[in-house]
Amino acid sequence: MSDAAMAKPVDVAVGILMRANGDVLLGQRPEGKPYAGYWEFPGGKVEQGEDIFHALQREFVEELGVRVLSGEAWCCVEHVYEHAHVRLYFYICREWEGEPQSLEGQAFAWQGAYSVAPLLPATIPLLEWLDRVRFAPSQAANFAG
Ligand SMILES: Nc1nc2c([nH]c(=O)n2[C@@H]2O[C@H](COP(=O)(O)OP(=O)(O)OP(=O)(O)O)[C@@H](O)[C@H]2O)c(=O)[nH]1
Repeated sequence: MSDAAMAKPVDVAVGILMRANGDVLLGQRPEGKPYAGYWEFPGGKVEQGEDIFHALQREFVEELGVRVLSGEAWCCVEHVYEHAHVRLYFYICREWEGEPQSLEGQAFAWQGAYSVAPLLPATIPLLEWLDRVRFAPSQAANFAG
């Protein structure tokens, strides 16, 4: 087993901004990070002692200048990369303030049918699940803060 697989997972908060028509926001990982150039849903690592949804709100302000107002806890996925063992907490967010800006020099795109590639390996299986809920209201718990 690799060192990354043995390591305690790192919690990551990920936000799926979803417009009323079902389009979702994807961003491209900037240069200097592992998997630079790969597309992902925006987010980042949860800091020590930080609430996961608050980490998501912080990352959206830092990366995109967007204030996320609420999110539904949607699913949690673990993945072992060669560089890290991550536990990804995905939230579907339908309420936010501000238009996304490229504050870290990253590209981003609103997507209906996914036309960007490559996507982060851990995120790919989610796209099929996401298509099942994109046009149906979720019953999941809603967090606001
Ligand atoms: N944001 C995000 N991260 C994802 C997704 N899928 C996925 O496997 N990840 C993984 O989750 C981790 C996120 O870490 P990051 O490096 O982007 O976090 P960060 O912005 O806090 O980075 P930093 O270390 O520069 O502060 C990476 O290992 C990344 O590969 C996804 O859809 N969105």
